[in-house]
Amino acid sequence: MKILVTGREGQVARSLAQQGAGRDLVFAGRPEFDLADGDSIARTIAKVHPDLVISAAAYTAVDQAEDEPDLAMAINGEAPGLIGRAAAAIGVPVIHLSTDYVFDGSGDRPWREDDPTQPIGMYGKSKLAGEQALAASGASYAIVRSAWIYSPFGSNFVKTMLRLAETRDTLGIVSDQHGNPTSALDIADALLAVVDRWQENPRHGIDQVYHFAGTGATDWATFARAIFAAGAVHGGPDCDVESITSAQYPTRATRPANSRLDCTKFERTFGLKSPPWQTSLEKVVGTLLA
Ligand SMILES: NC(=O)C1=CN([C@@H]2O[C@H](COP(=O)(O)OP(=O)(O)OC[C@H]3O[C@@H](n4cnc5c(N)ncnc54)[C@H](OP(=O)(O)O)[C@@H]3O)[C@@H](O)[C@H]2O)C=CC1
Ligand SMILES: Cc1cn([C@H]2C[C@H](O)[C@@H](COP(=O)(O)OP(=O)(O)O[C@H]3O[C@@H](C)C(=O)[C@@H](O)[C@H]3O)O2)c(=O)[nH]c1=O
Repeated sequence: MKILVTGREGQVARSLAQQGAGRDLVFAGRPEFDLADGDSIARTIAKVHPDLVISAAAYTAVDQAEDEPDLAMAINGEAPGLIGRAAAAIGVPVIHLSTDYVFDGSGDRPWREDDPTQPIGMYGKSKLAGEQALAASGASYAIVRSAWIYSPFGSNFVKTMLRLAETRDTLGIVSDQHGNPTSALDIADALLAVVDRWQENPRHGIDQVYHFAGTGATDWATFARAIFAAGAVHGGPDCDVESITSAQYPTRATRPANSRLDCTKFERTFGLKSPPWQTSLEKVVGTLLA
């Protein structure tokens, strides 16, 4: 099965390259594949002619999206519809990544797939528009919402913490936003499980939204402390973490206070559950500090 993965340099795409070694994976990225250029989307999908598309490229700069709403909407909101149309034209399905930021952050129970979406920032709004565009495109699809992704690749919160700790003794980190840290390597395994299931039965769990994220919830400050604790074993930098409120750490975009995801539907459908977030974190920090 030939799989086209978009977002060649991104965390999820690079994790797919690692976890899917030996499979027929083709990676597309800028400049020749640009989500802001509809022609390049259609051209790439027609040329590669994959059996399945994994749509992992996105505009992921949450604060910057507030200042570039049109660009964020073109890349995250409109392009998934174009990917869907191009995939439908050759009769292949799309697995598309989306985010916990489609929810408004109210309440304290984990969000289920059919809970009402109400994004509070431009990034979340654009990602929700993309889910809707793909669903309306005519392609068969699975939309997999994940959260708080980190990995040895690209930029992410874990790498930011380890970098800042090189020069700082104390960091103030928000403790009033709750979610599920997720290793991109675990996401790659989950996406490949969907691929394998569809090879057996292409209609299994098709045209659905799923949640897949690290097992167990935490807040960013506790996550940061766990990063330094995991790093200490490998001689990583030490740093005190002071819990602060979101009001004490103003950002351009407001983040949801509760973005915990209920992942039972994915587990029930594809038989896979993410490891506890602490287990995956230890592995990634070990790789980063090796
Ligand atoms: N990071 C996170 O915490 C979370 C991410 N997600 C979703 O998961 C998916 C994968 O995220 P992740 O791997 O972390 O993303 P990254 O930010 O690591 O990578 C995004 C990739 O998208 C590419 N990209 C951005 N704009 C364009 C464009 N106009 N045309 C083509 N490619 C473009 C980037 O290319 P370039 O290298 O050229 O900049 C980059 O390779 C995304 O859909 C994201 O919304 C969901 C939940 C959490
Ligand atoms: C660097 C830093 C961040 N923070 C806060 C800001 C924010 O609320 C939280 C996490 O910071 P980040 O900038 O990594 O967060 P953010 O970019 O909002 O991460 C999000 O990215 C997108 C793509 C998603 O889809 C989400 O699931 C989520 O992972 O930590 C501090 O409190 N202190 C600090 O020193």
